[in-house]
Amino acid sequence: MMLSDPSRKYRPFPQVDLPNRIWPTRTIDRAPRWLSTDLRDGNQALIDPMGAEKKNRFFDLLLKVGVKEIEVGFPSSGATDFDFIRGLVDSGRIPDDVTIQSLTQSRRDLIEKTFESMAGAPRAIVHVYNAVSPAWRDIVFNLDKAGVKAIAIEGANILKEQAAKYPQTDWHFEYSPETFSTAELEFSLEVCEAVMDVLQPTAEKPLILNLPATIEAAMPNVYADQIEWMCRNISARDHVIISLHPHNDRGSGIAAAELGLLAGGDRIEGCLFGNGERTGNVDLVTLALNMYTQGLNPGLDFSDIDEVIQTVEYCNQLPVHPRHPYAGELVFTAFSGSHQDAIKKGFAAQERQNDEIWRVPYLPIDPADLGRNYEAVIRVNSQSGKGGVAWVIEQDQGLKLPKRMQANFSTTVQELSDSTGRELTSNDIWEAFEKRYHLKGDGRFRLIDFHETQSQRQKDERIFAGNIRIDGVEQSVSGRGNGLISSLANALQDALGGPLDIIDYSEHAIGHGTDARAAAYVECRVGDGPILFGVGISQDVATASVRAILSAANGA
Ligand SMILES: CC(=O)SCCNC(=O)CCNC(=O)[C@H](O)C(C)(C)COP(=O)(O)OP(=O)(O)OC[C@H]1O[C@@H](n2cnc3c(N)ncnc32)[C@H](O)[C@@H]1OP(=O)(O)O
Ligand SMILES: CC(C)C(=O)C(=O)O
Repeated sequence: MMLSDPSRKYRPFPQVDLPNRIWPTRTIDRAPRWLSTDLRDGNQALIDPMGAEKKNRFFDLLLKVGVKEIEVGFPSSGATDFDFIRGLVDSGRIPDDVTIQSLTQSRRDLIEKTFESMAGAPRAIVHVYNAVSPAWRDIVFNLDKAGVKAIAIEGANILKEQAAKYPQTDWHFEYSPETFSTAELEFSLEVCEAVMDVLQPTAEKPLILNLPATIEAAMPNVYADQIEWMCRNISARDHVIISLHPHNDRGSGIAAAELGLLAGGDRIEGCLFGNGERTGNVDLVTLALNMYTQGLNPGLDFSDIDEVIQTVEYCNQLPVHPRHPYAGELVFTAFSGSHQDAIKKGFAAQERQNDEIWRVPYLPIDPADLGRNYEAVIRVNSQSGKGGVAWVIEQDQGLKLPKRMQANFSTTVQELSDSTGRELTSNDIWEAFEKRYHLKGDGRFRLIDFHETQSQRQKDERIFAGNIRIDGVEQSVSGRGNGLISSLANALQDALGGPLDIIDYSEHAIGHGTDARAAAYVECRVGDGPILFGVGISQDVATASVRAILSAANGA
């Protein structure tokens, strides 16, 4: 049960004493080095860790996305990881510009196994870790600070020794003071310096110092302070690459990574869609696309986001949430009326503007950039409005309904969605449209044929003469007017029992070239009856106009 006084059990996280911090004044103006740890930190958190087939598929996906540093596993954990990594090396299928990395505890037998797994690769990173924070010192290792520091120093010495044993590989090293974000900064620094003393990194061959938020325990500004503090206090800043490894226990892994970059981080370790221990590692997809939407090329390519999702879901056997930033199935979809209206207007404005700058309301990124189409952007349910319904009709049928007709049809859709209580498909909407405006010849009036001629009697007078099925009986009707529309309106007067007043008429082409068709819309009323709307579609404009009037007349 939750405590009424949680301070009995939990302590607030201490702030970092960094009065003149500069990270809040910075912006992210370049992409970091990316390391995917999907095949290690992600994999170790799966219900069923990946086997060789899945690991290979994931590896190929990472190459396709453009990740250049890949933590391929924990080779001392067992044969699955070891054999997969050896297989990668032996098959020679690691591209020249890609470096593999493996993780190991700071223990001789495990480090030796790790070297064995990657020996022969042109270039490889061995990543050694040991936890440094008080709870781990006391509880896991039962060692004091000196004892924990000794684990790191010993590990670094073994790294040097093993690298010398396999000179054909260009070895690089990464050291993680695991649990960095919950440890005393001075102690993390002391341990990192001790590792640097052993490994003697240089600007040409730097040591990767990975500063993980192994468990996210504070707000992201605290992590940024910790990173800036380390960057300022490390003795040879240009001899180390500062790597960030945020987890997401408080749900602010992305923010921590971004603020950590402002604070001096050079490299990010994370997983696609944020898989990983507990609530996950930081999500590389979101981070990269956050940069992209600020106009910065992140260096990772998610042009086919659906393929990425498919592969990751298959390999991890975990779903990507439908509302996952940028990627989820629903993140580009608006159901609600005012959002749909704004998006529809936004797309229209986007077409009119003469630059590429993205300004569509409610959509932070162009779905097309991620290989998504616009069809699913607007979906219709009881929360939808006329703009959304009109969008669906326009996308599917090419009909650009006049505004008042949108409102007219929207009432039909509203009734339908209220009565069905579910999302309406574009098929549902089109069927309702055909029914409402009698497009299938099911009303009182149905056109058989017609012709329009110029009056001999009076200049500017047109004559409509046609055969129309009225109430099931074919009849010849004719009427005179100053154009096709008014002459037809007059021709129908008797059958309608009053004059047909045309309030508004418009038309447009559907499609281009020889396949183009015409759509005509009419708003009218019979006498002082209710407003009627009609629509007609045909290969030629005149027939479309006649059909539009009959469609409206059918509503009378
Ligand atoms: C934050 C992270 O994600 S760290 C990465 C975690 N990933 C994994 O653990 C996945 C792969 N791990 C494994 O397959 C196994 O744990 C192995 C092969 C690494 C080790 O297996 P085992 O030795 O059988 O077991 P186990 O992991 O429980 O070892 C615990 C021992 O290692 C010590 N240890 C733990 N971490 C470290 C470390 N980084 N450096 C040195 N010793 C360590 C513990 O103190 C403990 O010592 P004790 O037995 O004297 O108490
Ligand atoms: C081994 C380290 C980098 C780790 O995975 C963590 O701290 O989360």
